[in-house]
Amino acid sequence: MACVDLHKSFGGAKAVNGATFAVPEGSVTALIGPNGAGKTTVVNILSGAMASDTGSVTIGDQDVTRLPTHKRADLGMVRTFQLSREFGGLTVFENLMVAARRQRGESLIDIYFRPRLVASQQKEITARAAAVLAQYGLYEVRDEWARALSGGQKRLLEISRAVMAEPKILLLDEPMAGVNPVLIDRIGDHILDLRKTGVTVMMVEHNLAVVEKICDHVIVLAEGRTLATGQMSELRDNTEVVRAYLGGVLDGRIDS
Ligand SMILES: Nc1ncnc2c1ncn2[C@@H]1O[C@H](COP(=O)(O)OP(=O)(O)OP(=O)(O)O)[C@@H](O)[C@H]1O
Repeated sequence: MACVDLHKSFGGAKAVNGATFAVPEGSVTALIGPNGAGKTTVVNILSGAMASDTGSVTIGDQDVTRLPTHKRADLGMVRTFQLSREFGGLTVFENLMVAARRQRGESLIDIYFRPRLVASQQKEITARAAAVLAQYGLYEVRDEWARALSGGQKRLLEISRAVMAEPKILLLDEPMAGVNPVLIDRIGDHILDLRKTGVTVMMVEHNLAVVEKICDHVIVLAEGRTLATGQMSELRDNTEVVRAYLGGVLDGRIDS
């Protein structure tokens, strides 16, 4: 996945001002930068939730700049949000069931003319949902209302839902936000497991210790522009990056 020269203004304010970068296939890539650098806006543009004013987005060889979110999802691009967006009025299990893609049961024609196919697909999705919940430590709470989960469990649910959609490219907006250190490690392990299965992960992340530990590649955004890209260890030696962002808090959490 890559983007070239993205621009996006809100009124007179330039939220994104020429962002250009590539996310290496099969990598875990971090998108970092100070508050207001344009990270979430870039993720919105990459996922198709927001149109850029100018610039382009590609997945592999395909220009997806004008494709809506669901078409990008068909190409395997799935995202999560800075604030978890579970369906509070559904159970944990139901949340996973509705997150599965291309369900035949959604088509009336299939329900009437291919009932056995629909039933077998439902069985397959149910089994997969159970497996994903077990993997993410949520199986025990599968019948709870999603709204009743703890903040950390909601984060895990959000990622589980994304996994149900079988992503090839997963965009995570601050997956560790508001999460305790034990869970941060667990979520980090899940992300590395996803990479092992070939998923490309791009995550907005403020916690540089996490970035250093699990990300192969880092993109630094400042004032809507790509300031630098590389490994975290290289960026620590980049004076421009240090001045703009890392400052005196190289080992700590940069927060709002
Ligand atoms: N819908 C919007 N309407 C107006 N201004 C917006 C909108 N979305 C973002 N902005 C502005 O665009 C700039 C970039 O915001 P964005 O949320 O993309 O930054 P960010 O790097 O994700 O910040 P943070 O780290 O605080 O989440 C900010 O100045 C923000 O106030």
